[in-house]
Formats: sequence, C-alpha cells, structure tokens
Amino acid sequence: MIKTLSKIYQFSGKMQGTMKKAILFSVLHSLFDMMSFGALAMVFSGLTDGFTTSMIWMIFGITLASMLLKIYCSYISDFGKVQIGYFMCAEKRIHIGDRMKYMPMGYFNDHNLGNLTSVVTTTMGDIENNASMVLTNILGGYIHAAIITIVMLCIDWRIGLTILCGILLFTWCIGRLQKKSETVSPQRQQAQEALVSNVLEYVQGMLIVKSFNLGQNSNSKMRQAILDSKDKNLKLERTFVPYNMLQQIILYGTSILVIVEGLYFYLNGTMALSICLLMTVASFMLFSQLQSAGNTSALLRLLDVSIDKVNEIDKTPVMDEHGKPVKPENYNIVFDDVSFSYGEHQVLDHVSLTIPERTVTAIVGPSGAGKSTLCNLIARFWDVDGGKITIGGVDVRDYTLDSLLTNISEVFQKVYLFADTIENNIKFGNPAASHEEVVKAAQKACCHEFIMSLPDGYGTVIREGGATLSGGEKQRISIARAILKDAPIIILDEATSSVDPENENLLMGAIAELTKNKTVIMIAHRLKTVRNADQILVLSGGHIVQTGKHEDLIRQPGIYADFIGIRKKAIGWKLK
Ligand SMILES: Nc1ncnc2c1ncn2[C@@H]1O[C@H](COP(=O)(O)OP(=O)(O)OP(=O)(O)O)[C@@H](O)[C@H]1O
Repeated sequence: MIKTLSKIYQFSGKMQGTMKKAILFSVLHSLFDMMSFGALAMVFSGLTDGFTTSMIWMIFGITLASMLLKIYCSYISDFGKVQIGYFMCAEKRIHIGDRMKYMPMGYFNDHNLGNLTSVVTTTMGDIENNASMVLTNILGGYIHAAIITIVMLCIDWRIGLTILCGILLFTWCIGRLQKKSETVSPQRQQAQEALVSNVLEYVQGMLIVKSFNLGQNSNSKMRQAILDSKDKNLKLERTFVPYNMLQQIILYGTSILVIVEGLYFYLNGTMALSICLLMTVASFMLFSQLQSAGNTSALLRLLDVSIDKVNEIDKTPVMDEHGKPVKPENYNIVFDDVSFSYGEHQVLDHVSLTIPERTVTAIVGPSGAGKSTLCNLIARFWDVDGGKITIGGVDVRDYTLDSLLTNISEVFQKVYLFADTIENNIKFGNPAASHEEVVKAAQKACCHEFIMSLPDGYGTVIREGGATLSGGEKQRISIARAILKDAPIIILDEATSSVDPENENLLMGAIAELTKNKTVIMIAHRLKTVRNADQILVLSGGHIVQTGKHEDLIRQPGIYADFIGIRKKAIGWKLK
C-alpha cells in the first residue's frame, strides 16, 4: 500500500506541492473534527455535573468554529484533489505526446494503436479521476484514525486499545484485498486495451466491412472484446465486494464493541457516566474517514497497474538522447555498409551507396525489396543494425532528431492529413509561415485553385486522414507542405494509384517545383522520372544490384531492363 501511495505521489510530478497541501488540509479537517468531539465531551460533562454559562458559550463556539474550519479545509482539500488529477494527467499526456516523436518506429510496431490509445485515454482517465482522491483519502483516513487512537488512549486506555485493534484488523483486510486484486487488475487493464484496439480496428476497417458485406461476422472480435471487458470488470468487482464488506464489519464491530465496553466499564464503576455517554454517541463517528479510505483502497492496485503502464511509455528510450544539433556542411548522403532487419527479417544486407547533393536518385526494385525502408533509414525512423548512414559526413545518429529532420522532407504515397484547416495542414511544414507563404506554396504545388473552390478556402476544415479529399488533392497538399518546409533533402515516394491523367500533369508540376535544386531520393514508379534521374539504384534481395544512368542500365541484362520492359508494356496497355 505504501509503495503504491508513494508511486501516486511521484507520478503527480509538478503537482506534488498541491498534493501536499490537499493532504495537509485533510489532516487539519481531522483535527477540527476532533474539536467537535471535545464539544460533545463538554456537553456530556455538563449533563452529568451541570452547565455554566461560559461552558455553554464555549460549546457553541467550539462547535461553530469546528464546523466552519472543516468546511474550509474540505473545500481546499477537495479542490486540490480535482486540480491534481486533471493537471498531472494533462501534463503527462503532453509529455508522452512530445516523447513519441522521438521514439523509434519499432516501438509503434511492437505496441499497437489500440494499446497506446487505451493508455492515453482510459488508463490515464482512471488515474485522473482516482489517484489524488485515493492518496488523500487513505492518508487522511489513517491520520484521522491515528489521532482518534491517541485521544482515546488518553481518555481511557482500554477503549483506545480496542480501537487500535480494530484499525490493525482493518489494515490487514486492505492488505488482503491488495493481494487478491494483484492478478485481476492487470487482466482488467488488458481487457480494456483489447476493447479499445478492437473498436478502433472496426471503425478504421468500416470501408472493407461495407464493401465485402461482412455484416455480423465483422464485429465478432469487437463483440468478444466487449464481453471480455465486462467479465473482467465484474471479476474485479466480485473480488472487491467481500473485502469491502469485511472492512465494514470490522469497523462497525469495533464501534459496537466500544459501546459495550463503555457500558460495562460504567456499570462496574471504572468509567464516569459522561465518558460512557461520550463513547456511545461518538462510537459511530470514529471511523467515518477510515471507512471512505477503505472504499477507495480497492482502487489502489488498479492505479498501481495504470501508473506502471503510463511510466512504461514514458520511460521508453528516445532516439536522440546523445545527439547534438548539427548543421551539415553539405547534403551528400552516404550508406556505408548498412544492414537492417525488422526483427528476424533482414531487408538490407551490407548496402553501400552515395547520393551526391543536388542530384536526383531514383530507387527501383521489386515490391518488398526495401525501397521505403532504405528511405526511412535516412530520416532515422529506424536505426541501422550495422554500418552507418551519414549526411554531410555526420552519422545521422549523432544529430538530434530535430536538427536531422529540419534537413529532410518526406512525401509519402499514403498521405495523412490532420482534422484541421487546409492552411494548418500546409503549415505543418513550417508553423511560423504567414498566410501569403502558405498560398505561394499551394500555388507551386498546383493546389491553390481547388482550395479556393472549397466553401471556406484555406479555412476549410478537412476530416481526419483527409477523408473529404481525393487522393490527388491530398497528394498536392502534402507537396505544398513539403515546399513550405523547404528542406534541402527531399524523399519522395512517387504516387501511382491516386493519379488520373488530369491530376498527373498537376502532380508532376508540383513535384518539379518541390525538387528544384534539392537532393532528391525518389522511389520511382514512372518511366519518365526514372529516365531523367541522375542516378538509378536497383534494389533487390537486400542488395544494390545495379547502379547507373538509364542509358547505361537499359543496355545491361538484369532487373532494370526487365523493369523497364514491364513499364513500357504497362504504358502501351494503358494507352490502347
Ligand atoms: N514496419 C515494418 N515491420 C516489419 N516489417 C516491415 C515493416 N515495413 C516493411 N516491412 C517488410 O520489409 C520489407 C521491405 O518493405 P518496404 O516497404 O521497404 O519495401 P518496398 O520495396 O518499399 O515495397 P513496395 O514497393 O511494395 O512499397 C517487406 O518484406 C515488408 O514486409
């Protein structure tokens, strides 16, 4: 229990000060609660020995002061608890979001989208709503109980001892509950993750579900995940309920024992009537705070697991921990004996190549040969397993990711646009750009006309992923984004699927603008692009099998000549 409470405290980060304040005011609340207990003692003493005027005023004053001070302390403590929850989780979410940018892509391979989404939403939601409340309730409850025990020991050691035994028994019961929930809490967490994963997958795959008319069968996985989550939640509750009942029995039992003992001690003449009355009335007030601590203690293990999950993401090593901000002297890109695998699957095997600055290099090769992988290694989406990649003579691992990525613009075949205005989507390339600069970039990328034809022009909000735009429109917006970034190195995965003849000319114009005077690495699909490249690299079986210009390679038997043959046939077929 103490370990989890200290974990919650550590997790609250910058809110630790507010946490301390909330705990302090919760303790003060307990002390002021004791004041009303004192007033009650005076009432009973007055009832047995007679009241004086000053005594009545004092009782009134103490009761009023205790009530007002308790209200004030509750206000500060409760407000603090709510603040802590929201602030600490907002801070953590932003921190994790920032950190994700610097994590290797392998991390996202190993942790699926549902897993990450669930941690940042539901798991953090659990922490947000419960962590500070649990910490302050449990600490407050125990401090309250400690004060009561001391006061009771001072009034009558026998009653004090009974209360102490009750508290110890109650603590044992919380310990048992923690042990029991040790296995159930992680299971509930996993079920929650699976549920989010399946819902996300179902929504993302809706197009396929509809087009293949998969109907009922399509959501069987999601249905199973929902049932599983229900079962695990019920299992957790079933674990908690008997222990919660046992906690109540212990506390109520101790209270009843205090009354019985009080009466017994009064009847055998070892306790004054006023004390006996005080014990009888106060017995059910004694454990009010400990009871609420008991109710929240069930959440301790759940919070423990949740915090571990969040910390696991937070502690994932980022890529550029040892990098320095580098401004390269030139933009020559060199692969020096580079090998790379996805797990066991080797994609590049001792590859060496040079891409001189301000030239166009086309990469061709069969599907799955590793063309995209080779490009992504330059931008350090992944780290090489062997050898090194340098830009301007500096190993990409020696750059900070920020200083490396300012030099590179990647235009992917599969464009992702954010649910935001078109202007902001283009500005992603350079957040400081003015509206005029955005328009200029859009004009160069041949998308100004179509943007202006939209109802709100550049202010038009596009849906997540760019769902409201055509493939070609998305492509050109992503090129405008890259033009605005104006990076010296352009990595371009040439679009094939989303281009109709009308769009093709616009797209080619946009690409020509983007690549002017840049170091260009292009995964080329068009014969025209390949033919005009300064250098062609043919990638196959993890090796660069051919290098040269179109005129040289076309004369050699090999993959390139075959590739061009197929392309020509494809174009011939298309033109028929
Ligand atoms: N994130 C990943 N995790 C594991 N394996 C991957 C990953 N990305 C690609 N691969 C595998 O690595 C190999 C190379 O993939 P890559 O996408 O680089 O090939 P490509 O030449 O660009 O293919 P295409 O022309 O079809 O786009 C493929 O066998 C692919 O299945």
